[in-house]
Amino acid sequence: MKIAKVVVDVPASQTDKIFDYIIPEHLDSYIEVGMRVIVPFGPRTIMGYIIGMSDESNVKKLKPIKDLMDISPVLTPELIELGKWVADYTLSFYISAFQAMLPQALKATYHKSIERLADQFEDDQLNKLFDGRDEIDTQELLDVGFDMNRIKKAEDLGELKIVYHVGRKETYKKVSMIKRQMTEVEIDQYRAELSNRAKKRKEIVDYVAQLDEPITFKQLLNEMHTTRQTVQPLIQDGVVNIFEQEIYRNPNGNKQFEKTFPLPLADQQKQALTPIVDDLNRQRNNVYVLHGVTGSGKTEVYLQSIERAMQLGKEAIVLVPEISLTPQMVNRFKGRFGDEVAVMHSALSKGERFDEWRKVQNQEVKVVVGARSAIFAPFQNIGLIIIDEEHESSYKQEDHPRYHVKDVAIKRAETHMCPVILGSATPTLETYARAQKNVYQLLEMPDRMNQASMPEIHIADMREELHAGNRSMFSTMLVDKIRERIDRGEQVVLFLNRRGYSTFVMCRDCGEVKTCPHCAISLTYHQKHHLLKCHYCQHQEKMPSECPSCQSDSIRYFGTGTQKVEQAIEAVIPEAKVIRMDVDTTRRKGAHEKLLAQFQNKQANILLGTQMIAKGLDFPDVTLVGVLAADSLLNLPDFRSSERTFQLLTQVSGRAGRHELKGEVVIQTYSPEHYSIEYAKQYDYSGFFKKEMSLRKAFQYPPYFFMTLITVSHENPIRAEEVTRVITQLLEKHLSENSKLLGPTPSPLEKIKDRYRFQCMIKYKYEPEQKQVLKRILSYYEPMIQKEGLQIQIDLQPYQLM
Ligand SMILES: Nc1ncnc2c1ncn2[C@@H]1O[C@H](COP(=O)(O)OP(=O)(O)OP(=O)(O)O)[C@@H](O)[C@H]1O
Ligand SMILES: [Zn+2]
Ligand SMILES: [Zn+2]
Repeated sequence: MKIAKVVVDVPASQTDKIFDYIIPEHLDSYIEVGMRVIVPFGPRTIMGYIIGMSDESNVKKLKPIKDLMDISPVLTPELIELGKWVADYTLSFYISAFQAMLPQALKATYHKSIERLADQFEDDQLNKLFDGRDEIDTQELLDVGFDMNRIKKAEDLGELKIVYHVGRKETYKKVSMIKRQMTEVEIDQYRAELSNRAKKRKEIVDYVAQLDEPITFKQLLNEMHTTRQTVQPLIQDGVVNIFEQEIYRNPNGNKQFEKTFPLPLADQQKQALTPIVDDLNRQRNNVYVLHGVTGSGKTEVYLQSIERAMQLGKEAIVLVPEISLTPQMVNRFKGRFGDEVAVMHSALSKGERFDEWRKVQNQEVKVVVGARSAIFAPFQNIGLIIIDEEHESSYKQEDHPRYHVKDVAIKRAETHMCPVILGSATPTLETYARAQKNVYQLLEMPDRMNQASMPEIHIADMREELHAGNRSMFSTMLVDKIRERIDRGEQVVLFLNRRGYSTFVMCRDCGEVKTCPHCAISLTYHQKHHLLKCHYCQHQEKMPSECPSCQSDSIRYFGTGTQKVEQAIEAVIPEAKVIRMDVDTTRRKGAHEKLLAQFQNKQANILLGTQMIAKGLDFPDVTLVGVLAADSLLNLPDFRSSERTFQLLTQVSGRAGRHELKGEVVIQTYSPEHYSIEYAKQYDYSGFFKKEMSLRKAFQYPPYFFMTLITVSHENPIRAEEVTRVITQLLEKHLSENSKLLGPTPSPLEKIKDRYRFQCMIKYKYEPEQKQVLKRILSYYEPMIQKEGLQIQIDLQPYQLM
């Protein structure tokens, strides 16, 4: 008897194991490890992944697999092992790990229906509902509000049964193709028999007579300037044959990518490339930290390393943060490697993403450029993994499974014996510290390309501006410099940090800030409908005309959204033409690209935007970058806020003066003396690194200590706190004395969607038992998680401490 080992699609502690199923004979010759299957599970029918096979089982009463969902495996043997490893290292379920590795389109859908077993129901309403039919969808019952207990009763009487269905979401795009069917001789004959009046038809016959390859039906209609009806008789008469062919959806439309060729490398680029190529040639597995200032030519090093990997017949994965997966970035890879590149990011539709993934699965591409989840690309012969902007916090998945892409990359690189490149102008402290200890290999590129110097950074002290009577959001210096650029026909990038700096509403008389009644965070003012909205839940309310607490009418919105900045610029500098880039203006597909193209064509002098313009952009005429409020990041309740401020300021400044023209930067702040601003001003990465490391050491933060964050949430705040307290006590008992436990405390975001949140933090150096203890705690609480809506999140490498 052949047995399949299956992980089932039920994310819960009790089902987080491997189940045995019999492989029925009729499936035996098709079935392979890594395929999706449909299996019975209790009374239900669900999807599962085959992760192994065997000839025997310890379980007595096994059920057979019902059906296969794939004709070729969706998981490679390597990915199955990787999935198990991810589940273990993030404390998540197997099923969650596997699903995170595959495109959304491969998730199963479920629905139930009711099948009639008796001719007549005792319950007359059921007779009416079924109306002679043998099967109806349960949705129909729910729609009319039918009492499910009555179904249960009829089921007990044996009158009906509930049937479970597993459906699929993936769809394949097809096009109609036309192929010549007759031989040349037959066609000549056919043509001769056509009446002289059928002029158009003769023309089409002539056209198809010389077709050797199939073409799309659409192409035929276009080239012949004709219609379906005119071609129809030719199909009927068997001159041509029409058939459906599957094609990949093409997210790039008809866009042509201009071919680029390897540039002769600068010395610093050569020095970086040499050891990488050496590793490629010898199949050595090193982790490189490519620390290169903005504009130092890191991308060219990536491109030439990939080229070498491809020459060796290998594949490459390039990870880019979601927000910098700009058309510019995609162009650079498509331009060099053309159709060998698949692109995966969230701006693609589900179908497009599925198709890009299938190009990898079908071994039709050699390179993947993508956001976080592209690390799971099903390549089988990886030669190189690159993580660009490795410091980006979006590389950490903040949902089950909470993996960091760097860990997965390093794991896969060990399996494939290949190098990893972590590139950044501002590596994380964790990464750089490892490079200093020679765990990773450090490659430095301290100079910009094109002999460009780093732009000079000026600090505008906004407190002084206020004292001098300037109440606007722009310092005098920034306004003057913007005017200068406009006069000279140069361009400006203005950056507004979105997080912590949205439009909140405050009373000038009493200081009251309007907050969400469900989430305890400030509401955001939306000008268009004059509404206050919460960014965590669905809550919205009208903008009040007077303060709810002191009735004063000087209630105003504060802080700034990009929209408000845009209006303010236009008020101060009427001749400025502004392109605004934020979530609102880039929602539509292709909008992002269009706006950047407009800026590139100099249809505007100012590009104003949020995080999405902080990286990757390379425009020769940008000579001024303005940071409107450097403080907003500094004041978040997070030990990494200084590091993030330093990184962001460095990145944004890097957008100026990248080519011949010299650049300048103006940073506006209320705390100019803060070290992260001062070091950013000097471009002093190593100074910042030393200072920040000493603070991390003093306060026992990473990279000196590891951290685990446990967040408990419940509708009842007392319950949430109580559970957090018990967990803290359990941990205290089981962890070593050297570890530190902080908590229970309310989370910085105390309430989200009407759930109260408490947390407890572990700081430790060495704690080999930790995972086991946490697993036991989770399974102890499992019944309460299932029944009373308790939630426990464990993050073994937290990046969001809110
Ligand atoms: N060897 C070279 N010769 C000439 N120009 C080069 C060379 N390498 C890179 N460049 C050019 O220098 C500019 C900066 O390079 P690139 O964008 O790769 O830098 P980067 O380090 O990736 O920057 P950032 O971190 O800011 O994204 C680009 O316009 C690029 O085309
Ligand atoms: Zn008030
Ligand atoms: Zn809310």
